[in-house]
Amino acid sequence: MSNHHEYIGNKLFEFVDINQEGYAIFDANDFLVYCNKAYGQIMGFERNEVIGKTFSQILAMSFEAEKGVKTEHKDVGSFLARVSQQWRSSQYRLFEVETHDGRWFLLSELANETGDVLIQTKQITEQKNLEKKLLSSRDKLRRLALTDELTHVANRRCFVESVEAELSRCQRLRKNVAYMILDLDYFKSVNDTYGHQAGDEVLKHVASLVKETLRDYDIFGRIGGEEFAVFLGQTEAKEALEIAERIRSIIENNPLSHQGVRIQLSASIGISLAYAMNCSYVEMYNQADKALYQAKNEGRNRCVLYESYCGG
Ligand SMILES: Nc1nc2c(ncn2[C@@H]2O[C@H](COP(=O)(O)OP(=O)(O)OP(=O)(O)O)[C@@H](O)[C@H]2O)c(=O)[nH]1
Repeated sequence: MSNHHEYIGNKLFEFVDINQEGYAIFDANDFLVYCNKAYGQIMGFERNEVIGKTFSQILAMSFEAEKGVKTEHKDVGSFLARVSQQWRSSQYRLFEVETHDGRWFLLSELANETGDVLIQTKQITEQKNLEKKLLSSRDKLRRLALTDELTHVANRRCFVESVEAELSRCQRLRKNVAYMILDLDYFKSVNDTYGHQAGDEVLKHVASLVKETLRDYDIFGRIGGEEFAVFLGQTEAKEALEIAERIRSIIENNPLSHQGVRIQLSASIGISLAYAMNCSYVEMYNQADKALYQAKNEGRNRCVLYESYCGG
């Protein structure tokens, strides 16, 4: 090596050694032959505690001492198995790690032809925290955009989108489906008699009663003021009627106690059924709405099935 190269080599080494970012070199047998102070700190140790150890030994030390790289794994065996799957899996690799002290690092792993591996780190804690904040506000906005603020069930937009997706799935599978609109009876008089806040409590109460009655895969939402809707995928007439009747009776039998007052409730339910092959959301809605109108006209607190299959 020329003097000049040696000079540059020494300078580079000096800078690497004092760098705030971590540098480490593992040899072809995975022994740590060099690391700077910063790398030792990231792993949770003084560098003289880790130099001469293998990559797996260092990770095991970190795991046992709960220092350095953090992991979701409960035992050291599965942690090491997971890491060694990725270690040296390509000539150049980038990945993110979190450390026990709450910092995040972007690590690069570069292997040369003789099998030595150079690790470099870059601290990305700030970017990571910002990313977490952005993701959490995105999730919050998404939730707000899809959830009814009062009852916390799906809002109209979310309900319609979910139903349309499920309707086309049922169409592909040629399954029958049912749609029901549930409208509280004389709800205006609840507001007029007990106040708007009591009315709100009624809506929350009814939403939770219906939710408890339904299966996990049924779609339920608040589609208007005192109007809720349920979509049952892969459901025959008999079953749809049974579910509607169960909902009606649960509402009738569970009055709301609000500030010492017992508020008796009932709901009317209009149901439409479809050979999903031929029916749109709007057609199903319109037919259920007609059945609901009939239920109201016939005295309320009842379930009415639209007389013919939509698209049948
Ligand atoms: N408290 C409360 N009331 C609401 C809300 N949204 C709509 N409403 C009320 O719901 C009532 C709906 O009344 P109507 O459509 O006349 O129906 P109803 O009194 O339930 O009578 P029927 O449906 O014919 O049995 C209106 O008084 C609205 O103000 C809400 O978010 N909170």
